[in-house]
Amino acid sequence: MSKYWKPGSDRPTPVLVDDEEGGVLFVSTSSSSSSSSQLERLRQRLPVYKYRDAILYLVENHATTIIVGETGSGKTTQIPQYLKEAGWAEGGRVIACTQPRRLAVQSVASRVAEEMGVTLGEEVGYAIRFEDQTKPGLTMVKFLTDGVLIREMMDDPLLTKYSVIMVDEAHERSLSTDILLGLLKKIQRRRPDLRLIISSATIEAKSMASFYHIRKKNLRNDAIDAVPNQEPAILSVEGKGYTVEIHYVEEPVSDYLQAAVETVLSIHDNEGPGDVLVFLTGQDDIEAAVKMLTDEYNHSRGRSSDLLVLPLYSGLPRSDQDLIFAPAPRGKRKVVISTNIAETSLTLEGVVYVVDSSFSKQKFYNPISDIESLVTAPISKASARQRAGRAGRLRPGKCFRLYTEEYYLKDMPSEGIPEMQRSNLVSCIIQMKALGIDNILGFDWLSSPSAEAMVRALEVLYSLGILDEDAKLTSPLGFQVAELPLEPMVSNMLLSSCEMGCSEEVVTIAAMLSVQSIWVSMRGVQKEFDEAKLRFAVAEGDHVTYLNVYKGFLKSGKSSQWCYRNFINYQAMKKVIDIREQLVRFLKRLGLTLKSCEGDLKMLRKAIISGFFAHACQLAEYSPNGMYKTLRSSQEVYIHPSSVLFRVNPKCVVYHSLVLTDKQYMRNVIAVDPAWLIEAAPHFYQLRKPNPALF
Ligand SMILES: Nc1ncnc2c1ncn2[C@@H]1O[C@H](COP(=O)(O)OP(=O)(O)OP(=O)(O)O)[C@@H](O)[C@H]1O
Repeated sequence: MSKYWKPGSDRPTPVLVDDEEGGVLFVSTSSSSSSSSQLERLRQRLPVYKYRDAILYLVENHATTIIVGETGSGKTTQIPQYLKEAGWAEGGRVIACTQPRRLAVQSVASRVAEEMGVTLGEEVGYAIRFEDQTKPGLTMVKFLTDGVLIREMMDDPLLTKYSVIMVDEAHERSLSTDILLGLLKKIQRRRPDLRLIISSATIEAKSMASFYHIRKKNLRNDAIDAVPNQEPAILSVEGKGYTVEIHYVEEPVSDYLQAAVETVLSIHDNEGPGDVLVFLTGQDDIEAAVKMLTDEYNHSRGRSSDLLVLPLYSGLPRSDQDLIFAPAPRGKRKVVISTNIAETSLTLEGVVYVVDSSFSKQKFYNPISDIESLVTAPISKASARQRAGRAGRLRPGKCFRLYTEEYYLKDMPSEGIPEMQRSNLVSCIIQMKALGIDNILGFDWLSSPSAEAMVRALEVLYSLGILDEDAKLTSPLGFQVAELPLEPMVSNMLLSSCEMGCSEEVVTIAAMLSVQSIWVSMRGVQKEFDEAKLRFAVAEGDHVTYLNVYKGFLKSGKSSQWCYRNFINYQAMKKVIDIREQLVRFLKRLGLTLKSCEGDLKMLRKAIISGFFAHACQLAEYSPNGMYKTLRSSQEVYIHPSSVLFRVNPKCVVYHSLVLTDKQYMRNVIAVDPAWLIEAAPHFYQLRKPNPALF
């Protein structure tokens, strides 16, 4: 270990949270065995506990309180409980705590329910897209993604049921966090009783405070009386959980995947007990690392497998994600290999070691080509600190950074670029328009999005018929699209299908497109997997193939065995059924009824085109390698190997999304007739210049 690794010069201060005897407090890692008095003692040992009264005082007296405290100091799990204990959830009011990621929402809610000794979904609940575990009238503390809170504003623009809203992990600056931060500032002007808490381990508190400073003259007259102090309060929670020793590589590594695997094995050989959490970038990397650790290394070292290696990424079925929370079997060391979904808010009880590759997959949008890609890019110091903070939560830990200390100190940017400035803004604009915000460029953004991305999004929305010539939501289509919890193009496809008489089928397709993948590709059985897929595959493409899978699943009586035999992800299919039911309810609420096209696949594909005409591509001439060009901007794209049309290469296709690995790949592809494109969107294919009235 010592040859490769160098301890960082910024080693953290010694342990600050000690037990009464002055030694480090080691706790049982099985929460199920934690008694309530034990949990209470643990709560009181967290650094944030000393600030309980100060936090409650500041929240009482200031409209906005910004709380900065080290990872693991207790912000997320404790502050909502302090607020509840102080009466902020009385009289039917609710305390909200937002998180950028679904996994964090669920796990933090379940921890807080356990600490409060209540059943999850009752006094403490959570809400993520397509899953609401709350009971109106009973839930007092609610964890939710920032996206879900924005959606709630459509029914209740002033979020009247909430007394305090805590925007946690604000440093992440996700698209939804930024929209929410701007909208909450607007709401505060009308609701002096609402309190905001902005929290993170790594935010620039001063600039956040100046953003939230509302001058009295900007408040509505009826809000001026009885206003709390409008100057945001800043509180710095001193102290951290346990020491995390930081180690850097001596020399830059050329292959971070290989280096990560070697580091895990080196930890396993040289370090004491404790699980390992490795941060890589995406599913491909992660699966490769899992394979290297499970097969090759164990084999070459002649070991029986004493490592339990688990992948973690957002597309993984929930039951597989849950495995990471279970303790490792006796005698085994658990190694979780994750994307950045485990970067913030999570506590994995056994984790003592973190390996940080320095990379993550990040969205980058090019408004000129209108292509949004997931690119492997270096992380920021804020992310690196969050990653290190996943160790040291229940005992001291170590973080092995696969980059040099010099790189960390001199070259790593302090913060990442806000997602707002590197995303396609279509969904963002629809949401803002639905909330009555017309002047989006003039909106009070924490960091403004680029004018080009805004113009491009307005143009797409206009072509989809969601915005009119005055850039207002059209009625009913625009308002209906905003109402549905789907990507706008999927919503458009679904709503058009209602008119075209094939909504029964398209609602299934929309549900299928809302889960990551319904296939389970297992290593070593590629041939069997391909054969299974062929049983459902049709020449029209993936969407129609999904319909066959769905029908087969229903016919089997929703059997898990059937899924297993057909390489289909049972959990994903259950999710599809659930999402489909919810979408049907949404359609009914909009007064729309389901109708089947009884096998008219031409009509079905036309309905898909009505949402996705902007994603049309043509097979390039003389292209032996299956290269397509997008009709819109002549970008080079290829059919993804997971598509049933891979190597079939129809002349003209429409895709659902693009993914960038070694090439730009289209996922979920359907073959179409080019004439249908002009028929569905003559305005789009003839549009040369954006409509000046839009801007
Ligand atoms: N599921 C859990 N099991 C066991 N202990 C937990 C769990 N969740 C939290 N804890 C304990 O509570 C501490 C505080 O966690 P909490 O998430 O509130 O901190 P935080 O300050 O919000 O950290 P972060 O900024 O990393 O989200 C953890 O360090 C850990 O000791």
